[in-house]
Amino acid sequence: MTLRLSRIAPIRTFSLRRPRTLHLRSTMSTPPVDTRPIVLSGPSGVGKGTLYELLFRRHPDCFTLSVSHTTRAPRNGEQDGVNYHFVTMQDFEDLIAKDGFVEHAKFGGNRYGTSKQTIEEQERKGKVVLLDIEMEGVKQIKQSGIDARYIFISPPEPALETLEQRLRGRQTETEESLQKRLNQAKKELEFSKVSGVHDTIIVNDDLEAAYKKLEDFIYKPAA
Ligand SMILES: Nc1ncnc2c1ncn2[C@@H]1O[C@H](COP(=O)(O)OP(=O)(O)OP(=O)(O)O)[C@@H](O)[C@H]1O
Repeated sequence: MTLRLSRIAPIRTFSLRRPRTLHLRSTMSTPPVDTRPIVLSGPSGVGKGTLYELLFRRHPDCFTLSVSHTTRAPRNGEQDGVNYHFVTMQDFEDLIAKDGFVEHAKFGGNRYGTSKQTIEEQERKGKVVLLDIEMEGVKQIKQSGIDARYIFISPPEPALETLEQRLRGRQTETEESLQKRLNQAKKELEFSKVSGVHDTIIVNDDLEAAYKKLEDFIYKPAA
């Protein structure tokens, strides 16, 4: 998604996530009452992926992660339609011209974006779409007029030290990509202070406590 650092650093792909050894509660696979797309943002290393993977496992078939479009070539093991929708530059630009993206950006000569069609298709399948996205994407989605719910995941203090520790612990980054992520994290944390952007801010300190807050927010009755 827009300038998402995981797009920038070739080191890490979704498949590189460590297997999580978390205790799983058994819960009913009940969809939330409020089915608007969920925009999840927060600095790299804060635990967004950890939290939504838990959500997806505890509520199977209710949610789906939005698949971005990209003009970059697939990496080993990446599948079209699963990791990304791999398209040509021409196709991507045609889609921009048709106002087909809720957000898009260029990085390192490649384009990335989330198409309106992807969101609509998943919604038609009865799934609540979750977008894991960085702040420029959040701004664009807000402007796109899409009715979504915005959740920011924040680290406990000391924020940058916590992120650094988690990113180092994840063992997915080079020193260079780690520093890029920490620099971007400062901007993300500043952006989280802008009032009226996010519907809720959840501090991911104790994982289970943060998960509970996320689940409670997503499953609260529609206003
Ligand atoms: N509450 C927590 N306490 C301690 N460690 C955590 C917690 N939540 C997640 N982690 C760990 O922090 C690391 C980063 O988590 P994760 O990969 O989910 O972050 P992310 O926000 O999705 O990062 P990115 O934006 O770079 O994809 C992982 O190693 C994860 O296991």
